[in-house]
Amino acid sequence: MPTMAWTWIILSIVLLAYILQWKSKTKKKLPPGPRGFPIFGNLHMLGEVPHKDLHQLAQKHGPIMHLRLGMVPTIDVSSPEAAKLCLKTHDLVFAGRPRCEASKHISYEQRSLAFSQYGSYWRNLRKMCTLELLSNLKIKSFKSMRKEELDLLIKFIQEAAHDHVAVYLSAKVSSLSADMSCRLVFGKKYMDKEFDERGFKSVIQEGMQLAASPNLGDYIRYVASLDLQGLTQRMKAVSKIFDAFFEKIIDEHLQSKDENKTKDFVDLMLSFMGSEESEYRIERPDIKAIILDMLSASMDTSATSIDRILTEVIRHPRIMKKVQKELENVVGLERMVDESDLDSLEYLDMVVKETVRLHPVAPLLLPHESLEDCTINGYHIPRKSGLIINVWAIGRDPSVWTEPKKFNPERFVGSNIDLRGHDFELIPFGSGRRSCPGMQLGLTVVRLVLAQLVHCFEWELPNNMLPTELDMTEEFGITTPRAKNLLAIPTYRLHK
Ligand code: HEM
Repeated sequence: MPTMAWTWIILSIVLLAYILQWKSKTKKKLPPGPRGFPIFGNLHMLGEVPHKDLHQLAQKHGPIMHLRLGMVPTIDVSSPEAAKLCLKTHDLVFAGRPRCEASKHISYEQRSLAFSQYGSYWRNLRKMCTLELLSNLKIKSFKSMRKEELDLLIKFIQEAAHDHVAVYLSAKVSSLSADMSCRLVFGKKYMDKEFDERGFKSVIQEGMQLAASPNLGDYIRYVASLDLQGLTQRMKAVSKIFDAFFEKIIDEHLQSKDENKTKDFVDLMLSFMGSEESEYRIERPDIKAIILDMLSASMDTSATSIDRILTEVIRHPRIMKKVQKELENVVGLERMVDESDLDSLEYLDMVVKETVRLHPVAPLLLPHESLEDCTINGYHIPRKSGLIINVWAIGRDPSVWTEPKKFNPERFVGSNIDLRGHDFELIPFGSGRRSCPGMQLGLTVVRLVLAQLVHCFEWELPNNMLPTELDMTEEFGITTPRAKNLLAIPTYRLHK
């Protein structure tokens, strides 16, 4: 047969195979979802508070919903059953993280634990972080550091109480959380100016804000290099500041000869670097990525949680009294709260659960990505689909919670529902492989600071403001704080 004829036959077979494959793909049933525009998909449907927009859409299309964000197929999940299917039954399939511009430019090319793709590199880091940095033993070894920092804040508030002046609680709690995180990660607090003229917290916050900003280039890959929103340029500038600072920290640690100090995270990671004996393969850029991970994952999450809980407690004087009564019974008015008291504070735990049910710090968790095709509830989920778990919507699902909008910690009396990732009605830390490895540390800091502030002081709102007038409007980001700062006047209530 002449060559030309063979070419036609081969081309026809390839075309036929392609059409058959395409047909079989389109036959598979995707979850229901709203129609979108070509190229942009459903991007225009998500506004400034995407968890609320997704919740509204899910009311119409169901708890497993298909969307297209730009060119990225995305599954939105908003019921405990569906979350369990994704994070437990098919945990491994959804253990991926999508590659995005922020992970590339801020997070050292996806080297951090939070942004790295599922695989041996992530497993190695996760094991190191869980066993070496965030183990219960390690967390306990920093108990006196937490006490020192919290005592400084209490002393400051005592002075404000003496003068009967209002305290900017949101800002103070945020500074406390930043100081605790810095001492944990690199052993000391740096003066703001040592970091950058804008200050340490504001640069970290800018990095987090940039990472959370919807970036067109993540959804429509072809336009990523055009940087239409100018986000990449800003990310590069911020990451340059981070990098110079982390280089300095690593050098200082390498030069330090103090053998007696408690080993911070950087000391521990440096002891694994380049070591033949260590099972962890970790290099200098990996360490820098993890420093950033640990700082950004711990500073805002804990501060936002404390701020939210304090606001709810101040808004509900009956609940404030009940928390204080429990503290009086367990701790007494003769001394401050100690970390060892925390396990006896059952009502405080209920208040924490109730607040994170209504105001989860990360309402959509972090984005997950499917590593292969899979079927959920009879629906086809293609490989490389984004997965969004709407924890905010799950916490307000009326089929799970009675009177879901009501702040009522007593709903947990006699209930087995916990927040550690086993009960899918309440998963503020996620669940499964990619769940939060810092949960124990986060809960310790949140409960300790909260208990101390409520035990040591009565709180009253300035300018005769009524508790019900406190504005709960939130800002969206990787964490979702209240938009307004909490300002309150303290009165010292202990006998000593
Ligand atoms: C109240 C405090 C905290 C809350 C509410 C919180 C919440 C979360 C959530 C929702 C996720 C994403 C889970 C998912 O994608 O499925 C996460 C991941 C993560 N958290 Fe936390 N977190 C807190 C404190 C901390 C602390 C103190 C650290 C470390 C010092 C930490 C380190 C991380 C890391 C490294 C990840 C990424 C894990 C991975 O992708 O393998 N978190 N956290």
